[in-house]
Amino acid sequence: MDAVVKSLSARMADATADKPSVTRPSREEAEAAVRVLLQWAGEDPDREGLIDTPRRVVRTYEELFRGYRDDPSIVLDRVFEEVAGYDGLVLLRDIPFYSHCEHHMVPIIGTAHIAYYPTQGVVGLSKLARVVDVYARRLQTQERLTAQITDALEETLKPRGVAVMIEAEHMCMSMRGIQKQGVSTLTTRFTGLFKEEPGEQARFMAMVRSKAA
Ligand SMILES: Nc1nc2c(ncn2[C@@H]2O[C@H](COP(=O)(O)OP(=O)(O)OP(=O)(O)O)[C@@H](O)[C@H]2O)c(=O)[nH]1
Ligand SMILES: [Zn+2]
Repeated sequence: MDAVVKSLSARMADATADKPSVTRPSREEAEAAVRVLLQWAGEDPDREGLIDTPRRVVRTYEELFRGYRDDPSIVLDRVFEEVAGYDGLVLLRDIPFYSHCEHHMVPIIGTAHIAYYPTQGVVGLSKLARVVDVYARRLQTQERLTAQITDALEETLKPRGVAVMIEAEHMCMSMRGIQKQGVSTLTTRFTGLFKEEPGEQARFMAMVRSKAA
């Protein structure tokens, strides 16, 4: 097991290289920035209801953007090999997520569907959902989110194929700007078997769509 764990970590080196390297301001500086934004919006940050808001907003940012602190290589490090040689499709459907668009910093609300064909063992099911959150809890475009989830699974698990589909509504299109509510954006990324064999893509799509599959 140790050998497998080590080689998985090594394979993740490239997948984590996408994390920007920045010097974080202090908590006090971040809270001061929230005060400025409150004033910019026309508020009095010293009134009773808002006095603790900068502190709350910074804590909320820690939660909403904790993906910058998380590492998918750690999430995916544990492989279960005793699965009686199971090498069929594993599909997690309808994984809900919240992200934020990098252009406007407002929510992207969606679901992810992930499938892979294992080679040497399987990962814990919850870990697939955790990988979605590692990347969703960063500023994103839907395309990059789709690619990063796919690449993390591909590089760590070296499966026979990965399929990722994301469906999401972008609040920057719903509550501001063009103001079109209920628009669903779909993105997909396929590797291995899913890329090479149209039948596998079709099967994935059918299983995502059919609750009875
Ligand atoms: N491709 C892609 N575009 C996105 C995503 N999230 C938001 N956008 C788009 O990013 C674009 C930013 O366009 P800009 O013209 O720079 O910004 P803007 O003036 O605020 O644009 P509007 O939203 O049209 O008001 C908009 O068209 C958004 O709809 C995403 O995940 N992927
Ligand atoms: Zn946006």
